[in-house]
Amino acid sequence: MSHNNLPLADAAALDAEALYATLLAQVKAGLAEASDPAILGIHSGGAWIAERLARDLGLSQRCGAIDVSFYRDDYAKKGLPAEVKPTQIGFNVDGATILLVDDVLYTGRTTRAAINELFDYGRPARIMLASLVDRGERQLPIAADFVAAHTRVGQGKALRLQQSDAGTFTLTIVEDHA
Ligand SMILES: O=P(O)(O)OC[C@H]1O[C@H](OP(=O)(O)OP(=O)(O)O)[C@H](O)[C@@H]1O
Ligand SMILES: O=c1cc[nH]c(=O)[nH]1
Repeated sequence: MSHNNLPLADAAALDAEALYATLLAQVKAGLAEASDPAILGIHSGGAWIAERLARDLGLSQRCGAIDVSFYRDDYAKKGLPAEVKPTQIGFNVDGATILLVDDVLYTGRTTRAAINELFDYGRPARIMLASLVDRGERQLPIAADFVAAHTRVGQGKALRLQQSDAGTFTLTIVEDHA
């Protein structure tokens, strides 16, 4: 599918709770036959989604989070952000089927960084990728196995996932100051 043909994101299309339900159904079916499954979310939004998926799938004991700050390809130029959250992988990566989770998939560079970091912990049998939203415009040959929505966001814009105290998600379009 050409990126230009994707619908431009609008508020109505960004019902994050509905998107989460879609993603959960996809992941549930996709992981049904997986051997030794585990779930790993990329901080911050991906970690929130991963935790909720793990709870809904009965995999909370096999859920972790990863912070890619040290593995970014622009680390030498940008250095560390104000806050680096800990990478927590409390399960054996060797031989596992690992579902990597992010909120938004864009250039693919964050996914590349997460995969590099993950291999420092062992050799998974398989890595799969789940993302709430794929906004296209990839710069690396990376594709998600599970995606709830494909959309365009527009120049200078970003999608921001937020989680309420009750654990529910909202998605908004914000100015991208990166
Ligand atoms: O495919 P990419 O081009 O790498 O973009 C996707 C990443 O960008 C956003 O994270 P961001 O770097 O804004 O950090 P945040 O999750 O802490 O907001 C988003 O949450 C993904 O992790
Ligand atoms: O490594 C990374 C990750 C996200 N964005 C980048 O530009 N590089």
